Amino acid sequence: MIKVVITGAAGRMGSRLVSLVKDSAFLTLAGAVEGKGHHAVGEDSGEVAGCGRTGVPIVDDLSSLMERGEVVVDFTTPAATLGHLKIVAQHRRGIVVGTTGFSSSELDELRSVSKQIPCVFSPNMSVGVNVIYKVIAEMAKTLGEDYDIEVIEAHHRLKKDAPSGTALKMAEVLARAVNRDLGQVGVYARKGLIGERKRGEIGIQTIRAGDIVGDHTVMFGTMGERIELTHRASSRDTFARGALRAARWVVKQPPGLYDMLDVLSLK
Ligand SMILES: NC(=O)C1=CN([C@@H]2O[C@H](COP(=O)(O)OP(=O)(O)OC[C@H]3O[C@@H](n4cnc5c(N)ncnc54)[C@H](OP(=O)(O)O)[C@@H]3O)[C@@H](O)[C@H]2O)C=CC1
Ligand SMILES: O=C(O)C1=N[C@H](C(=O)O)C[C@H](O)C1
Repeated sequence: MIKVVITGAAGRMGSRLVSLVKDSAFLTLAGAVEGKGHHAVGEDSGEVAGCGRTGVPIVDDLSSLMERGEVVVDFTTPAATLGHLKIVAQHRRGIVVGTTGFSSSELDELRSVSKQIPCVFSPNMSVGVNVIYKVIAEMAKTLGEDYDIEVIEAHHRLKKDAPSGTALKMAEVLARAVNRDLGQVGVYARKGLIGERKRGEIGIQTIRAGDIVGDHTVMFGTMGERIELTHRASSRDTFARGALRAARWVVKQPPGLYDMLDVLSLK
């Protein structure tokens, strides 16, 4: 049994991870962590997750769990993730990071620390989205310059970062496929008398409403037709299962920064 520590254990993703690890035949829960002062610290992680007792209390100090944990699964915030990554690196363990919303300097830091240990970092752990990355790159190349590209994402009202990490990754994949620099061609908002759409733009649009788990559409539009490829997550378990698949995979890897395409052998 692989010993897993879950950070952000009382969160939306953390709760599902606790619950799925509790039922796993391959993984066992070695620890559960929340931030200092969080109301769930001291409580049983399974009770907090709503899946019944695990016997594993939520603590506020990841370091104290590092002797017993083999791999950390982290869905928290960019600042918390960077702190956790450094602790995991000091103890030479593996980590799976699902957190999104990093600034470019935070991403540089994540890349540099994560090279020291086996790390899977992916803004979307679902199989479906990772297959879409491959398909959209091929579609963009095949359709060519006359097809306008837009990425549209929709998420629940509690999501803090925008656009979603997945939409940004999709836009990067698309830009790379057609040899464009996303920094130059990405358009994140439109309002007012902005003129005609510029050739080569890649639009990234954000919707926030209610309890949407996570929808992503890539649209290729030209005169007379358009193609829309949509992924809709109907349960967070699709992300949690992917993250736990990554946890089982990453403990067998040498140090390095990996993503879900590596885990799924899609590269
Ligand atoms: N890669 C993927 O497949 C997916 C990625 N995500 C991403 O995962 C992240 C979390 O999402 P979600 O679960 O919905 O968010 P939540 O806010 O529900 O959960 C995050 C949890 O982390 C806790 N936290 C904050 N700081 C620390 C800390 N220092 N130590 C330990 N825990 C801490 C939060 O506590 P508090 O409540 O006090 O803030 C909260 O309980 C987001 O960035 C989201 O975009 C989400 C789904 C899928
Ligand atoms: O915050 C979320 O909920 C999600 N975030 C991820 C992202 O930003 O891409 C992935 C998923 O769609 C859910």
